[in-house]
Order: sequence, then C-alpha cells, then structure tokens
Amino acid sequence: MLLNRIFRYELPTAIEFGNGAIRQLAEHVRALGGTKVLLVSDPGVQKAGVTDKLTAVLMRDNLPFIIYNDIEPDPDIEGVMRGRDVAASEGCDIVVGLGGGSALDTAKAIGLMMTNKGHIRDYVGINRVPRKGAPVIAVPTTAGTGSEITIWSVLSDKSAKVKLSVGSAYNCPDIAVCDPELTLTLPASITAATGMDALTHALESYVNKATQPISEALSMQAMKMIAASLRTAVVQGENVQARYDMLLASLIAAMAFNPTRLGLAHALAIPLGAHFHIPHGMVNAILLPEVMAYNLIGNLEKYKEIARIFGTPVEGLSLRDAAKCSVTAIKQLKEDVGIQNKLSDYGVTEEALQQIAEEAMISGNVPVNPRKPSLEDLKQICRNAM
Ligand SMILES: NC(=O)c1ccc[n+]([C@@H]2O[C@H](COP(=O)([O-])OP(=O)(O)OC[C@H]3O[C@@H](n4cnc5c(N)ncnc54)[C@H](O)[C@@H]3O)[C@@H](O)[C@H]2O)c1
Ligand SMILES: [Fe+2]
Repeated sequence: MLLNRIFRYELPTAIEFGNGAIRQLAEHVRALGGTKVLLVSDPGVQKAGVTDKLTAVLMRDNLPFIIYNDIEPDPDIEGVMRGRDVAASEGCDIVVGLGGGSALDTAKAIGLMMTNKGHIRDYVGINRVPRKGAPVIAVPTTAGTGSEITIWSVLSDKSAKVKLSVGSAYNCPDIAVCDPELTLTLPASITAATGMDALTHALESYVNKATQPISEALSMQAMKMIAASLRTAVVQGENVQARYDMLLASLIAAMAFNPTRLGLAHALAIPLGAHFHIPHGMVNAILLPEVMAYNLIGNLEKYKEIARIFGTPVEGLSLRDAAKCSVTAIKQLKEDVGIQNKLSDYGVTEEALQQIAEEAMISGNVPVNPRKPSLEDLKQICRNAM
C-alpha cells in the first residue's frame, strides 16, 4: 500500500446506468441547455439499428438533431474538424456521441472544438485544452474503451500513420448514459476484443506505479466482473445480464485508469494500431499475456491477486508461481472468447519492430509500468506475440 504520496481522484462525468436509460435522453439534453443535437455515430452502429433507437427517443420528445456519421474505426483527426463545421453550420449547441470508442472519442473532440480555437491537433497531449467545450452526452455501444467517462480522445492521423491522444478533464462528457441493451447487437468477435480492452485497462492500472487506493478498488471490481461475465457475453450475446455486467465493468475499469494511465500493452497498442490497423481491443488482447509475463517481477503480489480474482487456487504456491498463474488464467480467457490471433496475422514483421518500440517508448504509459523496459524488451514482447 502507498505511503506518503498525495493522490487525486476526479470524475467530472455524471453517470446514468441501466437498461432503458436512453429513454430520458431528451431530458438530459435540455437540462444541459441543448436545443439542437449533433448526434455523432458511425455507419456500423447505424447499420445495427442502434442509431434509430436514439433518434426515436429524440423525435418522440421533439428535440431537433442532425446525424454526423462520417467516422471509421480508429477515427481520423480531420473527422473532428468536419464534425465541428457541421455543428456550426447546422446551429447545434450540444453533442451526443453514440458508439464505441471511435464515435465517442470523435464526439468528445468535436465538443471541445465547438468552443476552442484552432485545430484539435493543437491540443494533443495532456491538459492543453484552455476551455470547456460544448456540452457532451456519451452513450456507449461497446463494453470496452470506457471513453464515456475518460479524459482521452484517441485520434488517428492516417496520412502520418500515428495515433494522437488529447487528454483533458474538459474532454470528459457531462453525462454518460449507459444502456446495456444497446450492446446486444455487438457481434461476438467485437464483444471479445472490446471486453479484453476493458480487462487490459483494469489490469494495467492495477499493477502500475501510479495506481492509488480508489483506482485499485475499481480495478479489482472490474476484473471480478469481467472474469464472471465476458465469456457469457461472447457466447450468449443476447444475455442481458452479461451485457449489463460487461458495460458496467468497462465503465468501472475506465474509472480506475483515468487518473493512473496504463502500461506496456497500451504503449505498444497505439503504434501497432496506427501502422497495422489492428483493432484496439484485439491488439491489447494479443499483447496482454506477453506484457504480464514480462511485468510479473515488478509486482508479484498484485499478479498473485489477479490469479485469485480469475479463480485460480494459489494457496500453497510460492509467490512467484502464484503470480505466474495470472498469465495462464488470462491466456485461458482469451482462448475461451475465441481470440487466437497473433501480431503476424496483421502483417507485423521483425523489420517493423524497431520503429514500433521507439514510438511506444515515448508513451506516457511507459513511466508508470511496473518494470522499466528497454527498446529490446519492447521488441521482444512483440516477438513473443508474433
Ligand atoms: N477514449 C479512451 O479512453 C479510449 C480508450 C481505449 C481505446 N480508445 C480508442 O477507441 C477506439 C476503439 O473503440 P472500440 O473498441 O469501442 O471500437 P469502435 O468504436 O471502433 O467500434 C468497433 C466496431 O463495432 C461497431 N459497433 C459499435 N457498437 C456496436 C453495436 N452496439 N452493435 C453492432 N456494432 C457495433 C462499430 O460500428 C465498429 O465497426 C480506438 O480508436 C481506440 O484507440 C479510446
Ligand atoms: Fe484501451
């Protein structure tokens, strides 16, 4: 436990959670002073019929809206500026983001750019945004990123093959309206990958050097819920209780990592995602067991606790053997949810690793990792996942 360190926990976002929660959406919009909504979503969410559920609520309550749907996975930074222009030309005064991390990260950044000058590029980094944006309501449809409450927007510069992160308390939505029923249409493969992203958030925050008592408690709770419900959410997508528990777990995991940052899986996931277009949850799922095996000696007690959370009987084992059981447990979970991919399936080669490692090394997720890596260590973690 921590001694002599001041820690801070802040959650600017109000959370409304439960089946049917979107029915009160118009009330929330009006309470925030909104008169016309920019509804930011993506084509996949629309195709799944999820956008229609939300627009039905807005129409029922006579709230004008415009849909901005020009978003693809790993959203491009220019999509933010186009969305801001649509909001301005249509006279929208509030943003509702509906989707996974891609739509929500874009929606949040559009909200920022409705009141801040220049280009969203000017605000890449942490705490560089000068003023609060337009009001934003986030409605998640994947149980993974937790973007509905985080300070982060992860945006791609596709021409430069980099992902850029804007982190600011002003980037936290005003309200997260979390309705687990909206995740019922998620295909099994996306449920699995996004669920592994949520797990990686909880786990990396839990073992890292910046964790603090509030985050630790949240991480443990999120891991317990994921251990109990991810398999069911994947193999019985219609199971409302499993969907409920996964959406709540991903939210709680994000509450854990918001003030602590993450670790080497996320440090590597960002450049690997940018160069090889590996979905964010998938790349984390591929890397997580290898990162855990590398990190073990940095925090044996915590890894032993993770093994326990995932149901491994560790009594009677040495601390090191107990800690190792956490890696086996996560590998088993990955296998059970059908993730067998390797980095090489996405075209990652030995030749690419130097650049990936160099780009990962400058991530803010590296200094908090429980073990300080060399460039060669980062390359070896990738090799082990190829
Ligand atoms: N802001 C943060 O704190 C944070 C944290 C982690 C990752 N990210 C970023 O989030 C992005 C990934 O987000 P994601 O993993 O949620 O995936 P995503 O938003 O890219 O969505 C993946 C796919 O699922 C579809 N989809 C979403 N909801 C659906 C539903 N209910 N039914 C059917 N299809 C649905 C989408 O249309 C898309 O095709 C990446 O850009 C990543 O870098 C952000
Ligand atoms: Fe993530």
